[in-house]
Amino acid sequence: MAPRIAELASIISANTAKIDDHLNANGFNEISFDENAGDVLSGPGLAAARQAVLEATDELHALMLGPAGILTTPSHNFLISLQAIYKFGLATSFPADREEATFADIASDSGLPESYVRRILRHAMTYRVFCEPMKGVVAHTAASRYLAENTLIRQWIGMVSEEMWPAAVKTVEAMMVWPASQEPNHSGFNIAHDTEDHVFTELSKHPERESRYAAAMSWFATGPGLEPSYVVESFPSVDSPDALIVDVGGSYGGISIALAQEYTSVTCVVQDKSDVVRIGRERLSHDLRNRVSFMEHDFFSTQPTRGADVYLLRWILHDWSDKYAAQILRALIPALKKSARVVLYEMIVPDLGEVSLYQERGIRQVY
Ligand SMILES: C[S@@+](CC[C@H](N)C(=O)[O-])C[C@H]1O[C@@H](n2cnc3c(N)ncnc32)[C@H](O)[C@@H]1O
Repeated sequence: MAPRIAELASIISANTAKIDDHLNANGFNEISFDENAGDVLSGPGLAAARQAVLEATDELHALMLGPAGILTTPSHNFLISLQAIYKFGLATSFPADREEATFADIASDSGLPESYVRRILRHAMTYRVFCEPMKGVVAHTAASRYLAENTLIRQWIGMVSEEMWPAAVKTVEAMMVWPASQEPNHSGFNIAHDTEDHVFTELSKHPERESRYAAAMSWFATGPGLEPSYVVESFPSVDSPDALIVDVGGSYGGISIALAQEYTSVTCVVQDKSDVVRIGRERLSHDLRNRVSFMEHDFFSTQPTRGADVYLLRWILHDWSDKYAAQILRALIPALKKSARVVLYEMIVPDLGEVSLYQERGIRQVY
């Protein structure tokens, strides 16, 4: 039998060849970090080959790191640079009409000392976010350009570095202060943000943080395998073509919009917190306004929309302990007609050995 590293190398070789063939056949650019490279790997055509390469390179990389490397490589430092790029608008202060800028240009645009700009960006460059084609000159890579051009990814980075990261740092402390608690306000988030309210209540006291969270979620929902199209394609059939769907905790309505576009006679009601539904309502395109509506509703209170065909909860229950997840489901009961369906979309934690460790890692980060 070939040694594992040879096996991994051949998986990588076979699947990178498939990717290359696909890109050539479809007239795409070669994959690179070049600022104009874009994301040529996205889309379902390359999903399996891409996943195979990611899994095999992840394992090979870990084998190459060895025991000490595995324990010492995870770094919090990248988040420092990313947060700084977000906070000081470094990706967007990069002059739009110019292909390159000096550290001094970016410093004067952002108001940061030049030495900070240089250190932050040179660190980010080691992750291929920006590059330095000539000493002292900064240019975009594909990743920094994506950051400059995509507001939602910037909101995601802001939310991760300013909400989740501080909470993560305090999570073990929370386990010690509130052992085995099921209360949503007994978490690292509470210690980090010095609040007795749980995360969603705390965010609703700060509309800019709440809308950053919602924007970040809408970026997250475009990630590989998470796109609304998967919900649309696997949506259960409903008895009536003009079914009523209630999207509980539906944020800005991305899923309801996708469902309404695909099934042209269904009607959707998106329920969420007041500021979230206000923004969702404002953003909704005119052509869908007769079939997608927004309603302020606290999902712990009795469901006000009775007799709907489907009550959809996507990525809702995973935010809550069993005690509160049960309360959310119980609040639906008075509204349910006999044929109603309650549809839950969640990641399912795999059993031992069911998926690669690479895939399992992504799921266990959330659950
Ligand atoms: C993880 S997000 C999921 C959003 C959306 N379902 C999706 O699939 O993208 C959780 C959502 O629950 C909403 N939420 C949190 N607490 C709520 C409550 N008590 N009542 C209604 N919505 C709530 C949040 O505002 C947020 O939009």
